[in-house]
Amino acid sequence: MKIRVGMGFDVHELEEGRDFWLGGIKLPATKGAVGHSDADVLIHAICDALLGAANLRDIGYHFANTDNRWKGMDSKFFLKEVTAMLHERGWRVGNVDCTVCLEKPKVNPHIDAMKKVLAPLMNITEEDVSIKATTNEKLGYVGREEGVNASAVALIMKD
Ligand SMILES: Nc1ccn([C@@H]2O[C@H](COP(=O)(O)O)[C@@H](O)[C@H]2O)c(=O)n1
Ligand SMILES: C[C@@]1(CO)OP(=O)(O)OP(=O)(O)OC[C@H]1O
Repeated sequence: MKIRVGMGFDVHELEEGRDFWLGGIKLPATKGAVGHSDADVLIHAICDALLGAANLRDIGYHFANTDNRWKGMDSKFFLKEVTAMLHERGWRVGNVDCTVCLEKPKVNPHIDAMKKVLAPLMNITEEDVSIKATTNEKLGYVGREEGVNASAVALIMKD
């Protein structure tokens, strides 16, 4: 069996009055992430981890932020497509482990809901999706609540 790992990292700016999509769900928040798509930083980091594991470049390479087709796009679409790209090449997803770095709101109460949405998009069980959160201890752009970042690692395998 062949096993590969990949890592992904993404950052989005936060702005007052925007919807805040994170891990495929809309979080109750006063600020939301800004991007070409729905700016779901967690899904983008997972996509990059999966693409990296398969040595398939990154999310922006496949879904350019200059392409009108992806404007305002629900990022769940990207994760489903990335999983399909892997399947086409014989890969299946093993597990993903992610960290969101964000001052507020608290992510913990929403993690089970995120896992429920994300797992089927990757054709894995919720047990194989780990999501964690941390503040940036009020330091830097995350600390000033100007932005949010997420990192992810993914394991993929094929027989
Ligand atoms: N947006 C966040 C940030 C953190 N958490 C949870 O709180 C714990 C403490 O955060 P520290 O940054 O002070 O270590 C953290 O371990 C998470 O469990 C959260 O839910 N949402
Ligand atoms: C997802 C894409 C495409 O809509 O745009 P954004 O939502 O801006 O996200 P980012 O993580 O900056 O880059 C990938 C993009 O190509």
